[in-house]
Amino acid sequence: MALSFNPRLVRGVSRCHAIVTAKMALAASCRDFSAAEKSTVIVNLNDNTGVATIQLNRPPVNSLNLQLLTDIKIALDKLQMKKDCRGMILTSSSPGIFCAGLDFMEMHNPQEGRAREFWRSLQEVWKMLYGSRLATIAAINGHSPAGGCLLSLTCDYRVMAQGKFMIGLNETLLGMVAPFWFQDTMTNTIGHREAEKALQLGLLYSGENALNVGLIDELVPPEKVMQTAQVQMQTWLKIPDLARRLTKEQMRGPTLQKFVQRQNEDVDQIMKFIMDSATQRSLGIYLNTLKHKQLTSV
Ligand SMILES: CCCCC/C=C\CCCC/C=C/C(=O)SCCNC(=O)CCNC(=O)[C@H](O)C(C)(C)COP(=O)(O)OP(=O)(O)OC[C@H]1O[C@@H](n2cnc3c(N)ncnc32)[C@H](O)[C@@H]1OP(=O)(O)O
Repeated sequence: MALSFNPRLVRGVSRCHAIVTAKMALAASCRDFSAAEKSTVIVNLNDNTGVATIQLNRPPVNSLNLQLLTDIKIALDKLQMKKDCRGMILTSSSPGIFCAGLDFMEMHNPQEGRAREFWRSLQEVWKMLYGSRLATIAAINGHSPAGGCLLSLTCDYRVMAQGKFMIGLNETLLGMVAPFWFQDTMTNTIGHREAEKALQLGLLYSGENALNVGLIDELVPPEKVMQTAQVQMQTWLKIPDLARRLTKEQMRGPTLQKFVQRQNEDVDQIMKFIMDSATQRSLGIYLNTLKHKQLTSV
């Protein structure tokens, strides 16, 4: 079957590239740590609290392309090198969408070299976030499917906005298999039985159901998401950093070690999968489903 190029997606992506990053007005005690003038993240560090905020800023849906992944990595690198930075809140500058997951344009009929670089960047961002010395909270202020859900799962705590928002690892609905480290991150959060169902069925949870299975920790009105995350951060920062950090290392260490051992093999497997024509056919079918808005949550 011949693949059709989806003009709707192409339009979305070129429009994204044209958008110049909006600069936030900075409070006196906050410093702007954004990676560059046209960065796809907005980063602030509050010197009084030691808490940084990283806002994903790639409208309309913060889909994770190579640039956004690179900007997240640069921002995290900078923050983690700052001794006075102790916590980080990850959120989106577009209320209603936390992150739509991996950018389909990086996966649909890609050049192999670019696809490898893209996948390695995703691996790197996951590894940095999952093993971060910082206390991390995801302020999920909108939809969070697939790679968006993964990003939030790397954090130590998740606050989500009430409303018709969905969160989950829906890869099987795309005819894809969530890589083992996506699966491990999910299993470590909601337990094996629930993860088995969630992953095989590609479940996208409503906020209420996500709360019930432990995928998120709090569900609050949209306007309270950031405030709730900041209050919760104070609880995490009351714990001596070293004790909290070493505990996190011990809890997450085995997952990270397994990942490091299999990281190269994972890239090769993904490349084999993504360069396969059957995968590209499934992806094409999914893109049409997306166009007709048939996604539903449980
Ligand atoms: C290259 C190597 C990688 C190989 C990997 C291969 C396989 C291994 C496993 C793969 C693991 C995959 C992980 C993923 O994250 S895949 C992405 C999964 N994401 C989704 O299924 C979400 C899709 N999006 C939506 O459901 C909705 O857009 C929404 C997030 C619920 C928001 O809905 P709404 O507010 O109604 O916005 P629109 O649907 O109208 O979207 C606005 C425009 O944005 C475009 N869009 C949406 N999502 C993406 C995306 N993920 N990538 C690129 N573009 C996206 C959408 O088409 C609209 O464009 P338009 O304005 O031009 O119409």
